[in-house]
Amino acid sequence: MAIIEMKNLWKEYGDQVVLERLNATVQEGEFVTIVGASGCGKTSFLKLLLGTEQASRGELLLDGQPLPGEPDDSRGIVFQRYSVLNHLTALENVMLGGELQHSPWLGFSFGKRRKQLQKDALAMLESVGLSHAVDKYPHELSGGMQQRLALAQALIKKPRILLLDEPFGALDPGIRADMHKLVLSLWKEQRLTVFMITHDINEGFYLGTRLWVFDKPRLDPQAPGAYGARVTYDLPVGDCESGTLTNINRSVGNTSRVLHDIL
Ligand SMILES: Nc1ncnc2c1ncn2[C@@H]1O[C@H](COP(=O)(O)OP(=O)(O)OP(=O)(O)O)[C@@H](O)[C@H]1O
Repeated sequence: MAIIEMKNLWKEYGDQVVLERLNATVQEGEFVTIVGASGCGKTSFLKLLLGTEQASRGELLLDGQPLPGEPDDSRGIVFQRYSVLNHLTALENVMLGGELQHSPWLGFSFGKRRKQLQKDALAMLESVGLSHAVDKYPHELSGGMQQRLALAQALIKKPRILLLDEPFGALDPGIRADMHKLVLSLWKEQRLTVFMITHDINEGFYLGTRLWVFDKPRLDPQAPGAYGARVTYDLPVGDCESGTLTNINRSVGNTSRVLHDIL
């Protein structure tokens, strides 16, 4: 069965249409990369999947049922920045989700439960390559290490769906390549379904099993909020014609220019 299904999905903020008529089915284990002009609604889409925003119209289904209207353990998210808490060490950041679950008021657990949380968090930190930095605070970590930590924090609850909002956008190319390897190995090992936004279409082609282009097929420069973005390309990656990349770049570039001039 499909893990995610969208049926005529719309997202509007007031009278601004951000997303319109999204229809797609995603199977468990797919790695969907998402590209599109800045401001065309990619983060809004991830927020719908996370449950922090609700669709204005249409249906968004998880395992055939309406997706829960608030975040839960089935979905984890990593943002480009600020996913981790600065006043906690790496270990404490990864343990926090479990601590809050068992002790929402104190955010601190004791005895056996704490030992187990600690053990799980240490294993997770090891799997993202941060065993040597468990007692460090985020400001003591490099950008790449902070994103490794954010991944550990998102994955500790064993989500089935991992949402990545330009997680490597601020990293140097060499570090990015390391992060690509890490994400691909976590995706395979943990059998995740991944939705990842990137501004780098090459990254989208390289990492994904499927690439979505969010774009506005109808675009009125006088009223940019009148029409929303749709999935204009839905490509099984590695299986597209050579001119496709050029067409995508041209179309997304055009939308970017119009949105940039107006917003
Ligand atoms: N909570 C909100 N209330 C009102 N408008 C919003 C809200 N969140 C986003 N928007 C608007 O929706 C549009 C799409 O924003 P969104 O962040 O989803 O785009 P994006 O494609 O992720 O952009 P970027 O690539 O720059 O991150 C923008 O015009 C934005 O101002």
